[in-house]
Amino acid sequence: MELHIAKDPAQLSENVAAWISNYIQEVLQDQEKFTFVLSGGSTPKQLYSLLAKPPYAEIIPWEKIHFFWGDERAVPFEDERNNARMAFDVLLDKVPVIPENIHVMRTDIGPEQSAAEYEQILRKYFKDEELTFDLVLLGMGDDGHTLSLFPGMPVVHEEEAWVKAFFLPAQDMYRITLTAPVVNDAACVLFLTTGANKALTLKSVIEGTFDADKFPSQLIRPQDGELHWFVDEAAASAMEL
Ligand SMILES: O=C(O)[C@H](O)[C@@H](O)[C@H](O)[C@H](O)COP(=O)(O)O
Repeated sequence: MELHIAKDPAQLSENVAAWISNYIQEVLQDQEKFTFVLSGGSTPKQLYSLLAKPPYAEIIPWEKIHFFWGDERAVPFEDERNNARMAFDVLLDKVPVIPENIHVMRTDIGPEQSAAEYEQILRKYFKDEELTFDLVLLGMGDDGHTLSLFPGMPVVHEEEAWVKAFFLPAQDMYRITLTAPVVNDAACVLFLTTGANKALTLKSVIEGTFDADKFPSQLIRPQDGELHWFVDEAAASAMEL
């Protein structure tokens, strides 16, 4: 695991944009397409808007990138809580991506059906490959969740399915999420976390005892891939560095 600490959220977004842009270009020297899993939540918004502007808008070969999502809130695309909607507004509508390469988790059908359909898309896409995604971007909630793997929910222990839908009582909402095993088969996973409100949880996730029910983010440990935590000083403030 590699920890990268930036002064503040703005600096962090700058660092991550540069890092991602280099990584994409490096990977595309050896392969024709790149698979990028976007995360929801509010933290990546600044990063997405940087990627949509020069120099990144021009140097990233957008037409070679396939976009996926780590999780989705089962609300209509028009709803501002929809994770895909945010990514379209800030990034995907602004750069020359190929529409067929954007794979949203559908919310115009039932959540279970959407999860099953997404799993099919992924299994077909990765059928002969050892690793799955080239890059998975993740966030961490104050409670230690990542993706829609919330503390105490059975989905945390899912080992077979790559995609699951379930009802989240705390938010009175269905969620659709990738599961830990498919993310742990990725070539590179990058967490983006900011703010003092996440400092204690971050310390527990990184330095604490393993307890996936309490801190589902601890489940993310790529088997053969890289794991990077990009955090700001406030989020890192409780760790013993
Ligand atoms: O749909 C979601 O809620 C997410 O994808 C979720 O896992 C998110 O990444 C974290 O909750 C962090 O969210 P913030 O960046 O808003 O703190």
